Amino acid sequence: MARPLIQMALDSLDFDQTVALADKVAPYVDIFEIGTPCIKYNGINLVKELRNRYPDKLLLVDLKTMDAGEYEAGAFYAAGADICTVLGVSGLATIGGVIKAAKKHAAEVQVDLINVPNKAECARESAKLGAQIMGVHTGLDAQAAGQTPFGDLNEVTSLGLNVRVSVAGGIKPATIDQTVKAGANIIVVGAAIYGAPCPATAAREIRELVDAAAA
Ligand SMILES: O=C([C@H](O)CO)[C@H](O)[C@H](O)COP(=O)(O)O
Repeated sequence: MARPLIQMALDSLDFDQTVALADKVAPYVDIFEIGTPCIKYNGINLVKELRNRYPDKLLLVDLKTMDAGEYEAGAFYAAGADICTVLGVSGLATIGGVIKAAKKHAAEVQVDLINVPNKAECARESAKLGAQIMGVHTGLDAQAAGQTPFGDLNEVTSLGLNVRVSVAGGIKPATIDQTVKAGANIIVVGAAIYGAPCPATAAREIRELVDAAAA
């Protein structure tokens, strides 16, 4: 089984704490995600800082774009994002705009399926347009209401689309094995790392569990 990538969700609002956390977990993760609250608060300078600091890491900016796809995402790709996210609920015109912006920078697009009623249809249509990654996502508020992403993950991976599938929503050590076995290509981890007493140790444990599950 191909080894899934690990994406660290940087969800603090504090610029310096975000960079310090990235430094701690860098050896164990493949993608730095600048989370939505974090990018809204800190803006494009944080993209530039992480790009300069980590030229070889993948950098995802979780814009969750809802409108003006090409215009909004274009600036973040220009600043060094490898992947920007666009909401599936935004519709195909906006998704297509982000894809256009990504193409100009040889970058990629993730469609976030959060709150999309028909995830299979959205994933199929977005893939046809050229989106490379489908994001199965149970957001923080839905997690607080007891939801998990695993049912949606199985649905989306079973579509057999020519895309990578990312999964986010409270993934922790105890759920890594089922996540890998369900076919996730990108595993997003936020609170289970940044909320741990030692984030570097937690990230290393996640790395080991992902590698073991994929072996
Ligand atoms: O995308 C996220 C959330 O909607 C805030 O932007 C989180 O980064 C994502 O859910 C991963 O974090 P955890 O659920 O804490 O693992």
